[in-house]
This record gives sequence, C-alpha cells and structure tokens, in this order.
Amino acid sequence: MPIEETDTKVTLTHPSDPSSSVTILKHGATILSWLHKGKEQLWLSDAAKLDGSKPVRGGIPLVFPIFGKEKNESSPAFQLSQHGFARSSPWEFLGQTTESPATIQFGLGPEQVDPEVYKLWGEGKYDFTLILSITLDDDLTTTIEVENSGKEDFDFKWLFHTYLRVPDITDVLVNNLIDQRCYDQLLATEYVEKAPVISFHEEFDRIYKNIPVEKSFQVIDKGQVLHNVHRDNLPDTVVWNPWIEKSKGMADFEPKSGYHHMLCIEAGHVAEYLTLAKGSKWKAAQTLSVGGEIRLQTNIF
Ligand SMILES: O=P(O)(O)OC[C@H]1O[C@@H](O)[C@H](O)[C@@H](O)[C@@H]1O
Repeated sequence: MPIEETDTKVTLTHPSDPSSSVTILKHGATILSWLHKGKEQLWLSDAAKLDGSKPVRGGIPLVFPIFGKEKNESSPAFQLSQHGFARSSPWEFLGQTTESPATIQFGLGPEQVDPEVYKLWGEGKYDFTLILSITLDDDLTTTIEVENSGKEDFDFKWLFHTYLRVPDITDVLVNNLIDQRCYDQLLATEYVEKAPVISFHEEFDRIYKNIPVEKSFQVIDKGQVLHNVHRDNLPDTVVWNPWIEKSKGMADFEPKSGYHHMLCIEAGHVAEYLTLAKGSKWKAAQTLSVGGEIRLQTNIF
C-alpha cells in the first residue's frame, strides 16, 4: 500500500521503492521523516511533541503567515506568536492527487485554526486556503499554494523550516551563498556574505535574501554531497543551528548534543511580506535531493 493513514499521521511510500517513504504528522502537516533508499534525511528531536501541544522540533515545520515575531505594533500580524499558526494547526489530509510521481495533499483554512489564535491575525478578517502538495520521487518536493479567498488583501511570509540530518555539523560545509546579502539575526547586522563556503563552529542564524532561484545549496560532508536544496519562487533562505546554549534552553530539543546532527536550511519568502490581493493565489516549492556532484554557482548574482 503506497499510503498508510492513521488518526495522526500519513505515510507515503515510493510506488517502486519500498525503502523510500515520507511520513507526515497531520498536526501542522509537518513532515517528520523522509527515508531515501532506507536512509533518514531529516532530523527529529527525541523530545519533539507529536500530540499537537507544541510545534514539532524537527522535520519540516511550515511557517505562515509570519516568520519570527512581528515587531511592528501596527502590523495585523503583531499579536501572532513566533512563526505563525500553520505549524500548530490541524491540517486536513486531502488524499492522493497523482500516482506517478506519487503526490498527496493537505489543506488548511481558517476554520481549522484555533479561533483564539485566528483572531490575532488582522482581528480574524482574513480568509485563506493553504494547499500543501508533497511529491515523493527520487527527490522530495513540497509545494505550497496560498489563496486569498476573502474580501481583504493580506500580507504574509512563508517558509519551509527544514531540519536536515547531518553526521556531524563541525564537518559540514554549505556552498553557493557567497556574494548574497544576509541579515545576521545574532549580530542584528546586514552584510554581504563573503565566505566561499559556510562552516559551523558556533550558533548560526542568518537570513540570506533575494537569492536567484537558479542557485541551489549543497550540504557537503568531507567532500561528499549529502543534501541539495532547490527553490522555486522562494527568494530567501534561513540557515540556522542553535549550537550548545540555545539547545539547552529548548525543552523539546533532545538529546542536547543533537545540534551536531542537524542543520536547518529554510527556503522561504521572509525578508519582505508578500501582499496577496483578494481572489488571487501564490505558489512556491522546495525540492530536496540526495547526493550528486558538487556544483559551484558563484557566477550568478
Ligand atoms: O524555536 P522555533 O520557534 O521553532 O524557532 C527556531 C528558529 O527558527 C529559525 O528559523 C530562526 O531563524 C531562529 O531565530 C529560531 O530560533
């Protein structure tokens, strides 16, 4: 059976390769696991809450309609909690849409969001439909469509908060971010990245902005490409590792040494808000792939 559904989860198995599968928690439509030819590609905390009491620490949580906390008091998103409500709402499983490649869909509308939370976004005046499509081929593609089905335009941000699994963060390099503008959230400073490859030795939290979509990022471990992150209509990418102190402060981050085995590369539209006019739609996607040759894309600005 390519699809297995329980009350809380859905697992889609590759139709011609039983060792490849993706498992999604209905709460938050959070991808918890992607097995590629028997090998787990995502990191999931041992203490992640899977009962809906907290967003999942690990996998691919979905960030909408804000990224982080909105600091502008006059914004309709000011009262929303960190990273918005998509990751903490119960999505509906809509079923399979194509067989080859295998695609399943999940949906979220205002009626599924906790009414107390929904009221915090523009006093509950926005109507929206989110459709998440998950396509399992040799790659894993997540496609999001946001529709403004209401009577008012609204502003939003979107992000796939992907926790990639790595053998040891101190051995890992990420390429193709050179010459991109970035905002360092720890230093609260904006600058142009000059490192030909990024390496990790301490807490890391940067928003790389407006990156040509032709550029893909590769996570390289001792000369070997582990992960490739491709983007469609997602101009920004957050790179995050909490390191020692921040991990200690997160109750749902276990084991505490887990920061060694994860790296978040989060494709999104977060540097600026997108305005979605009433009646219109916006679509974007992230594709993760495994292995391949090292590709340096330094000549695309
Ligand atoms: O703890 P949360 O809400 O899942 O956020 C985790 C991290 O998410 C990242 O996207 C942010 O850049 C970090 O600043 C943040 O700490």
